[in-house]
Amino acid sequence: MVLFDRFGRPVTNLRISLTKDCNFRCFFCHREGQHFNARLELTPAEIERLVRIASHLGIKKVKLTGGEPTVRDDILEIVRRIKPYVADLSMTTNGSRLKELSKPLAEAGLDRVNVSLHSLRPEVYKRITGVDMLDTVLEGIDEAVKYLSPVKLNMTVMKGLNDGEIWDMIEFAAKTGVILQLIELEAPKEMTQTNFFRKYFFPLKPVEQKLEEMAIETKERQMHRRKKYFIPTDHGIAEVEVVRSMHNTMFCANCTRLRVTSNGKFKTCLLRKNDLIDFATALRNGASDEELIEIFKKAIRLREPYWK
Ligand SMILES: Nc1nc2c(ncn2[C@@H]2O[C@H](COP(=O)(O)OP(=O)(O)OP(=O)(O)O)[C@@H](O)[C@H]2O)c(=O)[nH]1
Ligand code: SF4
Ligand code: SF4
Repeated sequence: MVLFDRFGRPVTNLRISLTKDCNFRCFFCHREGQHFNARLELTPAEIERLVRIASHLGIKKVKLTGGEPTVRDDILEIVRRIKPYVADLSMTTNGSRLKELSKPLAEAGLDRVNVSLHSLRPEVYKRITGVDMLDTVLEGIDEAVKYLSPVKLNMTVMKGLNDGEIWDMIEFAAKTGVILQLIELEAPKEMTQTNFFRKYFFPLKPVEQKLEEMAIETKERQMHRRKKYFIPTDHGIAEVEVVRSMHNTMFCANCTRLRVTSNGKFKTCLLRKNDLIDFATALRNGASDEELIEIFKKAIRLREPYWK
């Protein structure tokens, strides 16, 4: 059984934000679109129940996000509890704790990780993230490759900051054996005219055209119809995926994700505001599985492509 929204999009995966907290201060952070101050977080048992119910509704892919998911002390317990219901359990992390956590996370049941790495230059890395932790993160990536492959690196490309490092990062990806995701800066419609967005937005379309010419093979993912390019380098073949969501109707038409905020609400779209459906209150008031499924379905009915 798989549920479809009103636009014929199947909902096959869940992105669960475990916390709003993070030990980094990236200046462009979207915090998974969580625009609230509530501190209350879902407990491991509550997350397990949510994921169990989701699995009955055909959702077998779960991504753990934040803030930074590894700042939660109970991260291993969460992974251990939900893996039995999930075919593909992944996490998006800043990598700061992967050196010590890669092995235990894999043992607990995590299948793979995506690690944010926006620069290979310490001073640029610090300007972007607000922390001096490039070496720690690089060591974490080495550990992740051993235990949590395929590892993906997320590089958000920003004008005047790291747009000159794309090729270095492609070579690094080939050398390290990871997949590189080049991410175009994204923002809700009302923010695209701000000075901030204009200053840093670096369009990836020309980069994508160049990759297309260089690629020895190209694949298209079902998710968002994202293209993946296989690029020859001095260090072997690099796999490069381009995430270009702005004004991209194809991207939204193929969006199969439902989001969950750290305080227990469904969120139908990363870029929308006022699209939250609370389920934590019902969960804590003793709702039955059937009642929770109805809340799930209500959230899915509200889903709409953002760019259309
Ligand atoms: N607009 C939009 N952007 C997304 C969406 N999913 C991912 N992104 C962007 O892509 C970045 C990287 O996403 P990740 O959390 O690493 O996950 P992913 O690459 O989409 O997922 P997998 O390929 O399954 O690992 C995010 O920070 C967003 O900027 C989405 O559904 N909508
Ligand atoms: S590491 Fe991720 S969650 Fe933390 S501040 Fe940076 S972008 Fe935001
Ligand atoms: S509808 Fe579009 S903008 Fe919203 S979450 Fe899906 S892909 Fe992202």
